Amino acid sequence: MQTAPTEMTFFERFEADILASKKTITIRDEAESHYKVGSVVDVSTYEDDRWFCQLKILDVSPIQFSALNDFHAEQENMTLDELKAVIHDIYPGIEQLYVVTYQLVEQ
Ligand SMILES: CC(=O)Nc1ccn([C@@H]2O[C@H](CO)[C@@H](O)[C@H]2O)c(=O)n1
Repeated sequence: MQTAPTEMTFFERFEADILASKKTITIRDEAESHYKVGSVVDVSTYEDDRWFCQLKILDVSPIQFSALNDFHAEQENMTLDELKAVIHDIYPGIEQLYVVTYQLVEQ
């Protein structure tokens, strides 16, 4: 049994959109899918591990790469083509992904 993680990292190029609540989901692989709904996680940049906010996990749902649609892209503040390219870079060849929906915790 795995303990639910209490931390999440993002590439720092997404920090501004997360803090502006323009990016309200992240799409991760199985290894990063074990967040507990209702928990609050500390969020840092991937590059230099700089803390920048807390997020409340609202939902974790499986999604196939091939089923990604414009609604996912909208919640990422990207076009669908951009989103697919980003995910393809981070998780090349992975079909089984998870949508993690979150809400910014105002500090
Ligand atoms: C740093 C790290 O460990 N991993 C990831 C994994 C994903 N993402 C972003 O989530 C969305 C869908 O994948 C896109 O916006 C991605 O760029 C991220 O920022 N950091």
